[in-house]
Amino acid sequence: MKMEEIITIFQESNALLEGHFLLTSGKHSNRYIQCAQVLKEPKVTEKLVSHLAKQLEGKYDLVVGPAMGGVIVAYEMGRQLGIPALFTEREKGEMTLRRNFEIPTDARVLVVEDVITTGGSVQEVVDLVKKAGGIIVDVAVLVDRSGGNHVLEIPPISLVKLEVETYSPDDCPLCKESQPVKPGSR
Ligand SMILES: O=P(O)(O)OC[C@H]1O[C@H](OP(=O)(O)OP(=O)(O)O)[C@H](O)[C@@H]1O
Ligand SMILES: O=C(O)c1cc(=O)[nH]c(=O)[nH]1
Repeated sequence: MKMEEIITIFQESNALLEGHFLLTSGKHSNRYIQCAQVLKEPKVTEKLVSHLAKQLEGKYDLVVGPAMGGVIVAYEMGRQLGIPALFTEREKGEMTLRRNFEIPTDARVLVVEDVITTGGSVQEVVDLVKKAGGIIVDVAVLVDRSGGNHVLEIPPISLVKLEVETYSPDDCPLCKESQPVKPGSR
């Protein structure tokens, strides 16, 4: 699957938004990748996740992704790899494992996500898994828009890397024209 084909899928799904956005990290940006628009099509999700899975060389006991964006990616990855798929959720802002989900001691874990900007959300999952006794083998994401400026302790494997501007709120040129909108849940 060529990079242009992947980008075309995102474009045709209307997942590549332009405007003035407030991101999870508190940063601002003129572009937002609304992965939900891609992931709403099961066949497209199957194809993209299969392409991501081809890049994975590790052996995993389970896959974990943060809600909301990581839930569908984790589920489809777990389905394709034949392993359980868990998701984490925030409780009062803190990433947690709920619903009696458990990570067995020394379980080899693949962490997945739809999109990363700072990688902060995924690192929270990594920390949670390690604290629970799991071993992080890989981190894999559909879209890496970090430009390499992420906080992740291991380099993420990605389907596509996008070069996107982000601004600190104090230094955002778009704020002169408009208020940012917040498409995500945080
Ligand atoms: O790399 P980061 O700087 O942490 O940003 C990326 C995070 O932001 C989005 O989720 P969001 O918090 O908007 O929640 P949602 O998936 O529930 O909409 C996305 O799914 C990642 O989790
Ligand atoms: O950083 C984010 O919050 C973010 C950026 C983006 O392009 N898409 C998304 O879902 N979240």
